[in-house]
Amino acid sequence: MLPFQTKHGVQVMLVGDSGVGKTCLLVRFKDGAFLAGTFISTVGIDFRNKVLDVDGMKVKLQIWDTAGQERFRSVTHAYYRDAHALLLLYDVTNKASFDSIQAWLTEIQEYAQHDVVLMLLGNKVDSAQERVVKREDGEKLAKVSCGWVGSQRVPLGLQGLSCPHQVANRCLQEYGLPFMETSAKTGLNVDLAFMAIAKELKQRCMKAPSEPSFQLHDYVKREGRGASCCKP
Ligand SMILES: Nc1nc2c(ncn2[C@@H]2O[C@H](COP(=O)(O)OP(=O)(O)OP(=O)(O)O)[C@@H](O)[C@H]2O)c(=O)[nH]1
Repeated sequence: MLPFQTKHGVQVMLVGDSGVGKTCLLVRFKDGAFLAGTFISTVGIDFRNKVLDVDGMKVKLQIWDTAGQERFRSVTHAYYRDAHALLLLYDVTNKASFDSIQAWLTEIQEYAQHDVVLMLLGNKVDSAQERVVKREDGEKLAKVSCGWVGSQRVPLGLQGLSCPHQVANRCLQEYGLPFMETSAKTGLNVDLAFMAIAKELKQRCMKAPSEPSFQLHDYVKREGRGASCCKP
């Protein structure tokens, strides 16, 4: 059954190290608010629903907010299989969270569906003073992380990575993962990230042959705003 036709709708999972802002991104998207103040780590997994209007069609997103802490990893592994899309986050003010992306990709490759829609997000770009991961570094990482292609599982990584010749998803091969910088604090690119996923899944499931195809990379590039926009 197509994800749009199930009662759960499209299942989107937020993953990344503890503290990168997964819960805040979800709250920003769901309620348009920012959870400032004390950081309360997610325990296990939590979820919220939101209905999006995607080109005139109502699409229900069920968004799973996973715990970034290592001790909950076995809980989150169980959810990968049912996810239609994954938003993989790092924190631009935390180099370790950026360095962990490689390990997250390996995990995704092991547990998620081969055709899952995957997007890389560098969050907290409002914290310009504290930034330690440049936008170009995020772009570069996204570009080389092209291992998630079609039905073939190939090594993901910065070194020695090669994309297979036959790939179902040429976009990934040519451009790597779709990438954006976000801020749960200001809302920068947050709605866009979820809308991009919904559009991509809608096109995969129900595009008529006569319709022009939706290009996720182009959409994200065209619609995404820079970090200098919309200061808090
Ligand atoms: N400046 C800034 N702070 C943020 C942003 N997003 C989250 N934070 C802060 O970062 C801390 C962690 O945010 P969470 O959303 O709880 O992080 P998480 O990834 O869900 O963490 P776990 O539940 O442990 O996996 C909180 O103190 C937030 O206020 C952001 O975009 N900008």
